[in-house]
Amino acid sequence: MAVYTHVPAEEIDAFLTRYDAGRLVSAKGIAEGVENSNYLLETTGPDGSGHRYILTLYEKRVDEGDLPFFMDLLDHLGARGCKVPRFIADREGKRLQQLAGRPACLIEFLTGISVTEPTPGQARAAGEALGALHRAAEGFAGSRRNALDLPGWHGLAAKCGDDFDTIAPGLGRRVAEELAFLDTHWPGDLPRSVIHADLFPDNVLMLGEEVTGLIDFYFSCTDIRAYDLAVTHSAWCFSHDGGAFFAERAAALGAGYEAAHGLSPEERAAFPVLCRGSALRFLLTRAYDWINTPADALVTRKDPLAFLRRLDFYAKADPAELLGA
Ligand SMILES: Nc1ncnc2c1ncn2[C@@H]1O[C@H](COP(=O)(O)OP(=O)(O)OP(=O)(O)O)[C@@H](O)[C@H]1O
Ligand SMILES: N[C@@H](CCO)C(=O)O
Repeated sequence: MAVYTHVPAEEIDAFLTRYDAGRLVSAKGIAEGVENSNYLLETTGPDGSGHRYILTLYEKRVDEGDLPFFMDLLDHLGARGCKVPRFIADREGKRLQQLAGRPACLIEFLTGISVTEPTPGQARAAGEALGALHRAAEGFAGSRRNALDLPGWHGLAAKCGDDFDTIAPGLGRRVAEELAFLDTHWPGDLPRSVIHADLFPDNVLMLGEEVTGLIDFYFSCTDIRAYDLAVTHSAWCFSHDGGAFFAERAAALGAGYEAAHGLSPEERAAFPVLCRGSALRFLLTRAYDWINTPADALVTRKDPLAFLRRLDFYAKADPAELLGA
């Protein structure tokens, strides 16, 4: 469960007095997520008719200095029709606050649910939403380095060191071999833009086959644009344990992206390598967390081997089957 920082209800109620948001009616810690502490707030609302908000307290991986980038990005995307949550300003126009000793923001609540077993229709909608996001991101002036790029993966692997093999025998060697492969094959000349970089099903809110919200932009950064589709592919097109690849979902995801944005022949040719990079990125962050999260922590650790299985699949896959013909 991801509530690292517990805030008493009275403190949240006092915090809300800075905003035109009404008084607190209820505050519930949200179990999903592993990065930040999130609360779902119900308030009497600005006009007394009731309103919901998300209260986020930023924890370990989010640097407070990056928050203006995320706020500006969501303003830009929202103004161009993307369904992304707004950061709410208090009466003085401030959006970034401190609460319980942490940076904190009040955020627009969006309706919808995160699917756990996407249908091809839902995968198609996610591909379209990602393509629309990439179109909307054109012209955005901000930029942010991706700390989880190839040099960042080397750094994480070095930190895990000998502990890899406590997760699975031989994992350290497999990671080293994959990094060597990517050092040689990672594309250097594909178009770059601001990307979401973590568009897992739990970061897409849906009603049926309609996307109602894209959330959790805290890994968004400037990197190879097609890598964002590779991340989405590795997140949406496999069973949870990574043991089964769902070709129909993948073809639908690719068709949705193609309809809204599309890949150039160069991006398509590099796609298998980008997918290998994505699988390694999530293997590494999960392995690092696995090794460094105390067994009695409240947060559920995510299985690194689910992304080793994806990596094994990508390393052997026929490129044509990744996004359908
Ligand atoms: N703007 C929003 N509107 C509605 N629900 C939201 C919103 N933001 C977050 N949530 C809910 O809170 C949960 C956790 O949010 P989020 O994914 O941002 O957390 P996180 O700790 O950064 O997670 P992750 O592990 O995916 O990085 C989401 O799965 C969703 O249920
Ligand atoms: N989406 C990530 C967690 C946040 O980066 C994962 O499933 O490992």
